[in-house]
Amino acid sequence: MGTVDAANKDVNVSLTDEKPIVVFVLGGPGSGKGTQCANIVQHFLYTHLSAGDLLRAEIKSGSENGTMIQNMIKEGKIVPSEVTIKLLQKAMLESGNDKFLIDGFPRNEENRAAFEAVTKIEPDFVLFFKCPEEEMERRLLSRNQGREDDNIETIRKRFNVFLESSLPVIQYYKAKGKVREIDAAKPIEEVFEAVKVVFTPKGEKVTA
Ligand SMILES: Nc1ncnc2c1ncn2[C@@H]1O[C@H](COP(=O)(O)OP(=O)(O)OP(=O)(O)O)[C@@H](O)[C@H]1O
Ligand SMILES: Nc1ccn([C@@H]2O[C@H](COP(=O)(O)O)[C@@H](O)[C@H]2O)c(=O)n1
Repeated sequence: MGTVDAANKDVNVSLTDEKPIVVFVLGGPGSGKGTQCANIVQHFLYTHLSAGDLLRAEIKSGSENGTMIQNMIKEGKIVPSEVTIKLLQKAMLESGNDKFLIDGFPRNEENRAAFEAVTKIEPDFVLFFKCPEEEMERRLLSRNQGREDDNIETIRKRFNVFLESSLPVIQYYKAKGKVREIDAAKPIEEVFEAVKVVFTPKGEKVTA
C-alpha cells in the first residue's frame, strides 16, 4: 500500500505511490451487500470493510463520537464523512491488504468527494445491488441481528436516505462507466454467480 504517516495520530494514509484496489459496494439497506461481500472475500481474497460495522464498533468502543454516531444510526442519517473516512483509513492500514471491498460507502455526495479528496483513491468499479424495496424490507425485518435500526420506522428513513442521497452517487459513477449492476432480488447463490462474473478477469473462466 502507499506511504503511511504512522506518526500522525489520526492515521492518515497518504497513497502517493502504489494505490490499493478499491471496490465500492452499494445498494439499498438489506439488498445483501454484507452477505455477498463475505462470499467475495472467500473467493477473491479482498478485505471487507463495512462502513456501518466500523461505525457500530466505534459506538461500542466508548469513543467520544459514540453517542453522536448512535443517534445518527437510530435516525438512519449519514454520519459526517470525516468520522467514517478516518475509520476506513485506519482499517485499511491495519489490514495489510491492498484489495478492499468498501461496503455501504460512499452513501452521499459528501462521502464520495471527501474520500476522493483525502485518499486520492478512485474505485476500480462500483458493485451495485439492485433490489425492490418490499424485498429489502422483508429481509431487514427478519434479519434478527439485534440492530437498533432494523425497525420499520428507521427502515423507512433509511430507504428515503438511499433514494435521496445514495442513488445520486451511483448515478455519478454510472456516468463514468464504473457501475456493475447486479439483480439482488434473486436467491443468494444466484446473486453470487453474477457477482463472480464481475470479479473474474476477462478471458478467464468463472470458477465454482
Ligand atoms: N439474495 C438474498 N435472498 C434472501 N435473503 C437474503 C439475500 N441476501 C441477503 N439476504 C438476507 O437479508 C438480510 C440482509 O442482508 P445483508 O445484511 O447482507 O444486507 P445489507 O445490504 O448488508 O444490509 P445493510 O445495508 O442494512 O447492512 C440478511 O438476513 C441476509 O441473510
Ligand atoms: N457511509 C456510511 C455508512 C453507514 N452509515 C450509518 O450506519 C447505518 C447503518 O449502515 P449499514 O451499511 O450497516 O446499513 C446507516 O443507516 C447510517 O446511519 C453512515 O452514516 N455512513
